[in-house]
Amino acid sequence: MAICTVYTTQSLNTISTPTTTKTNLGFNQKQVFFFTKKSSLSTRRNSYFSCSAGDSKTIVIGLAADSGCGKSTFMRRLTSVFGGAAEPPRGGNPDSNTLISDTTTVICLDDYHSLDRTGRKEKGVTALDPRANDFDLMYEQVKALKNGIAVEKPIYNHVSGLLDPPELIQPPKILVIEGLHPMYDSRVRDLLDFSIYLDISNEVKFAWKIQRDMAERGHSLESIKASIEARKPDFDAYIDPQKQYADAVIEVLPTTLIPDDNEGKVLRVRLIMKEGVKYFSPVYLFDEGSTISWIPCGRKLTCSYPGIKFNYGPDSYFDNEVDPGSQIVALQGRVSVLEMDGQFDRLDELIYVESHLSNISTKFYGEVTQQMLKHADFPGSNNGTGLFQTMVGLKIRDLYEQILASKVGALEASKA
Ligand SMILES: Nc1ncnc2c1ncn2[C@@H]1O[C@H](COP(=O)(O)OP(=O)(O)OP(=O)(O)O)[C@@H](O)[C@H]1O
Ligand SMILES: O=C(CO)[C@H](O)[C@H](O)COP(=O)(O)O
Repeated sequence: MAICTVYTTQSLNTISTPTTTKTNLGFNQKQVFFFTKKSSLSTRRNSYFSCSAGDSKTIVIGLAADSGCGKSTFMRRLTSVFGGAAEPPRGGNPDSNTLISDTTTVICLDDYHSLDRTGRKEKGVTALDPRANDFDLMYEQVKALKNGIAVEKPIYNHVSGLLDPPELIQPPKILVIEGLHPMYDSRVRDLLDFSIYLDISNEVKFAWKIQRDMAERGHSLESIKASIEARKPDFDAYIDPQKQYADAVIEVLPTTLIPDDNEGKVLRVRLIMKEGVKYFSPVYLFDEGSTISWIPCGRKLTCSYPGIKFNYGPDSYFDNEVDPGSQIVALQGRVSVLEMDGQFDRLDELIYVESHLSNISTKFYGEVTQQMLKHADFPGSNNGTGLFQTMVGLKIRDLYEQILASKVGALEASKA
């Protein structure tokens, strides 16, 4: 039976503090319904429950990035590492943002927008503004799923700009919460087993947006520029600071191999990996902890202009916040950085690079190369974005397997 907390709505917009806590309501199903103000249920019953089952094995991954920065592409690479294709919930809302595979469920945090498109316009706030998002509900539902309890999650419909009736989400083995704010609210952040931030520099973001929104969606150059400018203050205030909490950051910058490059096609990509994260040991090149610069072009790797350059070494990241007197937080600002500048001519030759990397959490020789070849048509497959996304996917699989093994071990120890 689940232990449930009953919340009562005081109006359609506010939710009270719990009126009944830790009440055993006699549920025999691990299921919880959150009645949102748009839900038909909420008009009948102004209450919702939060229940905990306590024996869950769901691990929670947070993926933060601005819109159009490659989250969907990363998710497709991650799901593929677990061996299945991700699909929207069967028979559900055709505009659902959720993707489900055998192992993973990816929920999009846009579904926690508390203001719809018209509401945001009326109040003069962007979707990046915390006031346009319901963090209480996000926290309750992510916590419930982590505890093995299904939830009725709202849906933000990107086609209509409205909040649609909720969809039922069952607790998966791996829950990925992707969107603008997975690490913004400290309660949600504390639920994450691993977190990633896709840090796309303004120049590159602009080039990608032009490519997608102009070529594929028919937007004008002026409207794309205006939309980027309008979002920038809130992006700087609420989205970008989350990278300080990420366990891994994939930073995408213009190349330094071409002087004054303004085409934005060749990229310099940095994989910043936090040290001291449980179940995560950073990837390294040649020799762990050394500082290395490597140009692999030559006999075993075909490179055309401007070539390829790797850098690897220890660094610091957001270390200003480290309390120098504390042993525990001393690792906080320490990171390992693996950098790739340039692009591959022949993806099958990636095996040469892969064989010089260690701690990559592959299950067989050449698995990174195999994954990259499998998705050669995904954006970024010829450069560090695709390579590092694939490697982070493998690290997440490894993290999941380690957490699972530790839970099974603990369970067996408690039975003995
Ligand atoms: N690694 C990459 N290299 C080049 N272009 C890329 C890369 N990743 C993404 N893009 C470009 O950005 C666009 C958006 O990518 P994607 O859909 O993965 O981002 P998203 O963050 O999920 O976007 P949204 O939040 O708007 O749905 C792609 O269509 C592509 O044009
Ligand atoms: O930043 C975003 C995250 O994807 C969107 O702009 C936000 O969700 C609002 O969506 P829409 O523009 O479809 O109303």
